[in-house]
Amino acid sequence: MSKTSNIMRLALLQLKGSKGKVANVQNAVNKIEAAVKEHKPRLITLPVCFVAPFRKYSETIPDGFTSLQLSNLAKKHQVYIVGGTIPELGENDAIYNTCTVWSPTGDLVAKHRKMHLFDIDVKGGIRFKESETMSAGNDFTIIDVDGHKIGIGICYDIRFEEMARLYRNAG
Ligand SMILES: O=C(O)CCC(=O)C(=O)O
Repeated sequence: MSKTSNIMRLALLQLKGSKGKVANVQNAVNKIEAAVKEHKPRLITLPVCFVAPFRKYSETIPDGFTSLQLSNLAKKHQVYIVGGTIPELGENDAIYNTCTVWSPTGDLVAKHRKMHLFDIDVKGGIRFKESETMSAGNDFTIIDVDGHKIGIGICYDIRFEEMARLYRNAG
């Protein structure tokens, strides 16, 4: 691989959420369009839960509303999109916090379901149990973008050193 092709341009998008799922997805679409115009990235990433965090907004992958938007955009602009997370309606009515990855042909190249659900219960403080509403994924996910291998982790996943080590050892 030449030195030039070894360089990959990334756009890492942070988005302001609202209570409306369609508005959140449309905002992501607009920001992707703007990033493409301004920065010409090869790979664009979206934030965790950029769609919405709850079951009532869940959808199937790859044929749900958000998947179709991301697939179209990836194809239109010839980019890879690491699509933050979507509340995925999976098998047996289970909901997963899922990251989708779209190739420049608009195909779904990978799907990573968050493995380490975030549960916290601080006495007299915050209580949040993701595992009460979400199911955990059970697979590691590595994608190849123009010869660059990238391991996917979602939010709390990155706290687990073993996961990063496994990805690093895989190249
Ligand atoms: O790792 C953390 O500190 C927070 C993780 C988190 O908020 C999540 O996974 O939902």
